[in-house]
Amino acid sequence: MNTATVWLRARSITIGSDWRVCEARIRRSGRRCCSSSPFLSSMAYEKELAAAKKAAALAARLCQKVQKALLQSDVHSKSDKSPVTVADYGSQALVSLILERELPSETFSLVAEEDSGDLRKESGQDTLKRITELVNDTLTGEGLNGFSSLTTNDVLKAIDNGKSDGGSVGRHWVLDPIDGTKGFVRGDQYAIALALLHDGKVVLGVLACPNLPLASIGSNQTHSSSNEVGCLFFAKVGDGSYMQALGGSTQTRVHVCDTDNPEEASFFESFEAAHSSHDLSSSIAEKLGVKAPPVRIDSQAKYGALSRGDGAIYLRFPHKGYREKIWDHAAGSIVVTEAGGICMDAAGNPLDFSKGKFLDVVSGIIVTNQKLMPSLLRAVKEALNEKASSL
Ligand SMILES: Nc1ncnc2c1ncn2[C@@H]1O[C@H](COP(=O)(O)O)[C@@H](O)[C@H]1OP(=O)(O)O
Ligand SMILES: [Mg+2]
Ligand SMILES: [Mg+2]
Ligand SMILES: [Mg+2]
Repeated sequence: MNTATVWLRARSITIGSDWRVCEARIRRSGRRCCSSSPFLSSMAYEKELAAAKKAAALAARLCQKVQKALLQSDVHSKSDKSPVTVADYGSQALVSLILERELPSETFSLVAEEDSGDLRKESGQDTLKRITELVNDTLTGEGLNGFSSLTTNDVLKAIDNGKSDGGSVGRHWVLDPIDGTKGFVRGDQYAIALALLHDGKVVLGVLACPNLPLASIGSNQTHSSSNEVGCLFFAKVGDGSYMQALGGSTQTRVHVCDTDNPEEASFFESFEAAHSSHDLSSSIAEKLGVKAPPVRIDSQAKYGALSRGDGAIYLRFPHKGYREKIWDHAAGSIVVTEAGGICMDAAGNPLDFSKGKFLDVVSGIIVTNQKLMPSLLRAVKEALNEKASSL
């Protein structure tokens, strides 16, 4: 399946024609906002950003290779029954290796989703060999011969570099090697999401979205004149958000849609109803006055699309008992906030990435622009109260 077909399959519902309106308003206002802490200079984190872009783009290559030729034997189930593929492991190994090589002076701390537990078992040996081959092929394919052929042990070690617990002190890299594994397996959207925390705050983020079109989704308005897919979003605190083609192109600065009119706003939500309550978001959208149908896509590609104004709202309401992880939101949140948006939990609290692996949020996560947030919060409160009283 080629990438264009992949995208067509992913577009269950499209964005309305409001994009042009948003774009025109953004151009007129020229406004942007940022959520940076004053102690962080925009000159900081240059080399870290370069390393993160390189690592995420290389991991995307590996994932694209696997998605094209995905074999059922490449997909496994973790203990929580969620899927994991050779590409999730391979991507994590690659990012870990590249960051260590590019930033040798760092005391390296990486909080990442996968671990090597299942690969160390007898039953994991064939999978481990396949991952090792993939990692070696991707490195040599990109001319990165500085790594002599890696052994299975090197790969296990690289994956397990991601065992840090994060926290509120110092620097911690945060990685989701494939965010949206279900979308990846289906042939749809997914992202490689990499962020850096400094003293509990996200200071940079990179989102590689190999199947996301460069052109705005669901509209004729383009960020690019081609039909190309594959976007790399990146942001550094205080420095704005940017997008470029994964294949390499000049970067363009992106801004969220800044409409204050819910009737012009469309909203993103999970493709998987098991990940986020579609009923609740539909009730919120109705209370807010949103007319457009939901745009359902997998992964943090939603944050990327939102950061460039493809839609104005992202609603995420996981079902009872699910705990959000920092790697599912760290990169996406800085890409959106540096593009002028705001991310909060459903009670209006900012997201706190300083508490370790988990992101403890009240009820859900909502993302939009500054103008719509107050009315969105009111609609969320009303919908949650209604839901509670109907139980
Ligand atoms: N039961 C669940 N509820 C909510 N999110 C989940 C659940 N299971 C996995 N996820 C995670 O939700 C994110 C994708 O959400 P969506 O595509 O719906 O926005 C992924 O991080 C996925 O993990 P993973 O990184 O393993 O794919
Ligand atoms: Mg997973
Ligand atoms: Mg994830
Ligand atoms: Mg993942």
